[in-house]
Amino acid sequence: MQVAAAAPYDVVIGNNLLGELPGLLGDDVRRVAVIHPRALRTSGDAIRDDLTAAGFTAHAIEIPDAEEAKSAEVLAYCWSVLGQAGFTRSDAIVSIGGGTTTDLAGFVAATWLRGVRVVHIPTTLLGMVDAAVGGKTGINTAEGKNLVGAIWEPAGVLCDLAALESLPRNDYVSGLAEVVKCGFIADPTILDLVEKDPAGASAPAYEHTEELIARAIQVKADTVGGDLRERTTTVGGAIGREALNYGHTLGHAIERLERYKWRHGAAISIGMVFVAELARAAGKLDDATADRHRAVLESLGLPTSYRADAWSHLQDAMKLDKKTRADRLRFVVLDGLAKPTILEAPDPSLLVAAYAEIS
Ligand SMILES: NC(=O)c1ccc[n+]([C@@H]2O[C@H](COP(=O)([O-])OP(=O)(O)OC[C@H]3O[C@@H](n4cnc5c(N)ncnc54)[C@H](O)[C@@H]3O)[C@@H](O)[C@H]2O)c1
Ligand SMILES: O=C(O)C(=O)C[C@@H](O)[C@H](O)[C@H](O)COP(=O)(O)O
Ligand SMILES: [Zn+2]
Repeated sequence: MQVAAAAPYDVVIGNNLLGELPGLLGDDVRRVAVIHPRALRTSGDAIRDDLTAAGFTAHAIEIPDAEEAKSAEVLAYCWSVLGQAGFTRSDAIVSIGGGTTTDLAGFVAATWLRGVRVVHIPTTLLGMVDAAVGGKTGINTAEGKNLVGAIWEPAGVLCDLAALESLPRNDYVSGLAEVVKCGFIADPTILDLVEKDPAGASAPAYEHTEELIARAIQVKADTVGGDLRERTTTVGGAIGREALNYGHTLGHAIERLERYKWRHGAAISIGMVFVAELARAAGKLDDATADRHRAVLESLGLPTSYRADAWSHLQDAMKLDKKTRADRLRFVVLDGLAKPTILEAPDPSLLVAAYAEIS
């Protein structure tokens, strides 16, 4: 499917897609850096060897697994490899890995020489349905999640479904949290497909996996296509890309408190139940849709509650959420199923009441 952008690009879903890579890199590219996490060393080396055989000068850059990759130190390490290998503006980055790899590699591409071409090959469910699409890139700091980054769109995204077979179950289920998010904010058929057989949906062999992936990518592509830079949300009016941040205000705060050791989808799962309770307490969301959050996420084995004693720390962390304006917290909530909106500066008593429901 195609993502509308200044330079529109394709997200390809299928099997054995690596043959598409040279075409996505373009005719000018001579050198390619293949950025991969430690766990995917074999895949990274194989892509490097294929590109070398196809006439490119290819380098493999190994980065740490998971959130450890999204740091200033790893970013600087990648810059130094590119500098030593003489990377110019006609050279390119290929990322192969999960969302942490595509976020880091995308930021390397955005910043090297102020921007070089990047192709993403996501290997996790979360990477395919969310992180590799839409151009958000970045790293974490001790103060918060994704606080430093850039919007830098890829030249193409290759989602090779075979990669999901080696993914640990907890990482697969973490990706399902973002799929379910797309169900609540835009495409309720996703929820029906998950609820039909939650145990089956928790593994890539599920009969509806490809449809779930395609539907979630469609939600992401449609949303970023209309508001790439997250600027169109108006108070009480239309909501653009910020809708994709559903559950992320509290979710990112939990990730920071857990020092980025938690899976993203697990934290976002709790964050979605929190905003469902907040919307219910604010009189916006009906009981059935609010209750559906906890039911569907728990049926997948995702967490839906967090420590009662953490509230003041979470409040502090949320102050640095990217949707916050001055001292006004802003939450994506639902006015109803698939009707996302922004709740501006909710009364503290509503926040406390919502947190009491999940703690
Ligand atoms: N840029 C965006 O729009 C966007 C969207 C959603 C999430 N994110 C970010 O994505 C990150 C989470 O991504 P994730 O859930 O993919 O986690 P991840 O990148 O940490 O991958 C999970 C683990 O699986 C390993 N792995 C990856 N592919 C594998 C495979 N095929 N087989 C076996 N192991 C494999 C990784 O090395 C890692 O240890 C978070 O940092 C989040 O903030 C970004
Ligand atoms: O693409 C978006 O926009 C999203 O908000 C998708 C989220 O799932 C993703 O986790 C994103 O990285 C969060 O962005 P941030 O701007 O809150 O850091
Ligand atoms: Zn997310």
